[in-house]
Amino acid sequence: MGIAWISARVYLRRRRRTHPYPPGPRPSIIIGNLLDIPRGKSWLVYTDWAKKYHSDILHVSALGQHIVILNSLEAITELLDKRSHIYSDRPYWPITEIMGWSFNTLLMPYGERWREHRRYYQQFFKKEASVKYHDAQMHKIRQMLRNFLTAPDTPEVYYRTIGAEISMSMLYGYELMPPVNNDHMYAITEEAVRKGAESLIPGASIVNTFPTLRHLPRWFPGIGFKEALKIEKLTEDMKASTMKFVKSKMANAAVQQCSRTVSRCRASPPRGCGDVIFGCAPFTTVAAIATFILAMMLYPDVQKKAQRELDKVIGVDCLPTNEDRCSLPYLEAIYRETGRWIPVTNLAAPHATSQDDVYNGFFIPKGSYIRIYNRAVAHNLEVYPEPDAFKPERFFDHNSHLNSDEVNYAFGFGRRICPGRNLASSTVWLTMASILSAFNVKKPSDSTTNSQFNYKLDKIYGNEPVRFVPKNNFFTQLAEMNHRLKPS
Ligand code: HEM
Repeated sequence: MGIAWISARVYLRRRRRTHPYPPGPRPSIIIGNLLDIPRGKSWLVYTDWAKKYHSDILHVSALGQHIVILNSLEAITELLDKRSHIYSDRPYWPITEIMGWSFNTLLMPYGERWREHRRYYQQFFKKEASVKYHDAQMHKIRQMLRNFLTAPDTPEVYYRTIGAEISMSMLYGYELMPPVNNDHMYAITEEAVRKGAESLIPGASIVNTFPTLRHLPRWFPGIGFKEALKIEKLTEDMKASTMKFVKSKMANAAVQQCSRTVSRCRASPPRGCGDVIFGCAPFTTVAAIATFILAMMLYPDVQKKAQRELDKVIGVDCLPTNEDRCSLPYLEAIYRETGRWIPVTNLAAPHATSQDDVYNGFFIPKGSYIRIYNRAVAHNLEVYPEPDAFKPERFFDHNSHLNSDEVNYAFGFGRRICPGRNLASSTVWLTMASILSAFNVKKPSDSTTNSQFNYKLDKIYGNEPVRFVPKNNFFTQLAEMNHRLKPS
């Protein structure tokens, strides 16, 4: 056994000697590519590098840390899917521990604790299990439509929180009521997630580049400890307030009987899973919905075509349910195109290698950070001609049937693929279908919105002005008859 291990190490070292690193900018002697590594909007720099080095796999290194950037679906699926036993770790970011985010599945190293979390998600969010949440989704989405009627010029106030409303009602039976500015649980969670995500942007935290700095006392200036400790406090508050709410619900026997959610909490999910879901689900889901709304404003013909399909298949005086999904191929194509046009994550969460590897003759050392450039996949000219245009038609074959490209890459890869993808898919799809059934999505007359927003997800994240005009009287009348909108 020992001899086999030593032989394997010697073989890999030899391979290293005979295999170069993937191409990339030439490193300087001591600091490597430290100054080349982009701080913000890194995907734009990676696009330039891919063109310059004619390669779908790139390499840079800084202070001994290797970073490999994957730009094609072929390279990504070969490494992350087929060799997932090597490519499923996460980079070690000390700031995670300082912020108190070690409980977060997304940032966890590949190992037993992570597996325990994944088993929990698999049990509750696999395809068949996700169907159980359809009623809760529908209820919240229809409530959102009704709210649009009261604020047709500021619908973003309501759709920005739909992901959070669904997650909180599903997880804790907590009824988050928009507008949510005064909701303590929501406010601290949003702040903790936003600030924490900013600290994880490459280059934002010096302690991630120089991990030994984590041993300095927390008062030491210039390291970012002060901000990290603020996030830790917010995170603790977030966990404490959700826990307080769950305990108060459990203490209420009447609620225990009727709430499926509380009984789920009593089944003791691994520590922190609820908080992880609340951190991961709302913001990604709303980013996808915001992209859809932007597309509907910019492409009114696409919107009209989808509405004609809805009217024909489910009728003009009906609201859709998830059961209608397979009868609405054009809407399905819009759903796919939304994920492709502006992927929620231009760069999916980085993976890390747990052993040395060789791909296409290039050496990839153990411990490398693997950056997955989703946008390069989604905007590959050979697969998606005119990639900046929103064209659902690209998902149909010559026989006008939907093709096999379901844009699954929007949810990541391999063993770390998003465990909430079924839930996210049905929430986003039903939101799209419901909005188009009841409203015309319009640009406000003074709007300057244009497709340049493609590259500014932060701008479209629920901030782009939009107007929702009721399509016909049916929905307005139905909303007045409140009870008929409740799930049966
Ligand atoms: C449109 C909505 C969503 C998008 C686009 C999205 C996308 C992603 C992506 C790209 C990853 C990283 C995958 C990788 O490393 O290869 C991820 C991870 C994750 N997502 Fe989602 N997600 C969405 C919604 C959700 C929802 C609704 C939940 C919870 C129910 C969720 C829970 C998670 C968790 C826990 C991880 C960490 C997985 C791990 O590291 O093993 N996400 N998601």
